[in-house]
Amino acid sequence: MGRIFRVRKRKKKNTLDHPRVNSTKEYLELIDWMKKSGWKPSCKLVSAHFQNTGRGLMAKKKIVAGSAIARIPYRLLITVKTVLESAIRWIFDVKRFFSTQQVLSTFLIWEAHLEHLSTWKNYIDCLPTTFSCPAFCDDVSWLPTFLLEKAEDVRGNISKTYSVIRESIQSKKCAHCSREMSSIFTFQKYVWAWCIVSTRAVYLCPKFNAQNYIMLSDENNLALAPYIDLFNHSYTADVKTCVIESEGVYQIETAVAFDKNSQVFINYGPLSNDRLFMDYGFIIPTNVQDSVVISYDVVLRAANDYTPLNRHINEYRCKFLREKGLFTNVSCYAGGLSWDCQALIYVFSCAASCKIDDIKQNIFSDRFKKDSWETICDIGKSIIDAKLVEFEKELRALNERGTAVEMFGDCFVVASNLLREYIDLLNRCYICLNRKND
Ligand SMILES: C[S@@+](CC[C@H](N)C(=O)[O-])C[C@H]1O[C@@H](n2cnc3c(N)ncnc32)[C@H](O)[C@@H]1O
Repeated sequence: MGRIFRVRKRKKKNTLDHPRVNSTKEYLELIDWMKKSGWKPSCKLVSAHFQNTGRGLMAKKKIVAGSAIARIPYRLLITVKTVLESAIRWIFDVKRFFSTQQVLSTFLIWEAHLEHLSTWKNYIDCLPTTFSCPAFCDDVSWLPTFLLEKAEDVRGNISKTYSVIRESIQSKKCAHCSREMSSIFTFQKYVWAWCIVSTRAVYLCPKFNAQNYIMLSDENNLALAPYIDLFNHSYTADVKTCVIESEGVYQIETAVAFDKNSQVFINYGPLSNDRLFMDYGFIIPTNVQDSVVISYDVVLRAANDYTPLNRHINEYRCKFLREKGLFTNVSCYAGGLSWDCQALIYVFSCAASCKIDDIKQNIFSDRFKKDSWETICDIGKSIIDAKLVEFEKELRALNERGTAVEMFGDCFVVASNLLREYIDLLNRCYICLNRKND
């Protein structure tokens, strides 16, 4: 291999692996504005573009465990209290309940419309304009069945809460620019603002958010936190957030160290990929929180196919278990079947002559007997097979949509990847069940 080739290869590798510092004009102005507002950086971070996660924050120096990675003055957080102190407080001056997300979203639209007159201009200029979560997608009908219902719920909630805001502003005009308020608070802008709050708001203990003016339908526990919302998520991150009342700051402390030039992550919580996709528009490969839900009916069908003689008794067992609300976590994950799923299969595979006390004893004993365990694994494998057929069909249907990426953007790409993740999970689960049969 020649020297030039090696240099070129190294250059290519560097551009692939290494983050690109991207301190845009907007980012630098945000930092400048925050400093003028009394913020002091607690460690040396810089905005950078990372290949897998997009824009995030990079450590300019090694960060040791126990360091504060961000401390934001309380007055730089956007909360319901901020909205109460703003010129659009009157929108919520009606005898109705509003959700915290609805209030913050409405405020964002208002401030974005004020442009250079907004206190929050430098923050708003750094916000994304598009999202890959289903909430931002006008048409979600193409989503795989298991995601469709959730996505439609989210879209429905956005429409419902928007119409409440529209009713409240009615035909009023803006005192600042004389435009019709309805042309400022458009549905499109509301969807944008809603996605900003979904993907970026942090949890703030309600006791630091006390207010008694706007009637809230949920807990007042959301805040938009400039700068803090530039941290990406990793489940290897271990952070502690707190409000230091005596200093008036919201602080994030890391329990793990970060190397110089590496991305500094926070942890959004133990979220499965379907939650990450719905709320944030991204997924994490081989997410340990992932599982595939299996319905009672699917388990019942597979067990009846395996032991057709049980058909009659299983109908009764199924009704009984459903009414009692037993076995609520019937699912599989990469390492096998959930305990509830194993127990449910076991109940359905027991001969009609088995006594209920014996069934109970076997379920709650340390482990199933060898022959019962083999039956559970066999039925489990046929369930996984059926799920694989279903998910592969969904993936083929997505792949057959030629122009979908242009139409539905990154949301489509992430949804397809999510489906591949689940297919991979099912395959790994199948291998585990096969091994247990050995
Ligand atoms: C609070 S913001 C983080 C900063 C954001 N990347 C930005 O440029 O403003 C959350 C959004 O960042 C992206 N994100 C966060 N963690 C990610 C990850 N591990 N992989 C991919 N995207 C991620 C998603 O688009 C998510 O909706």
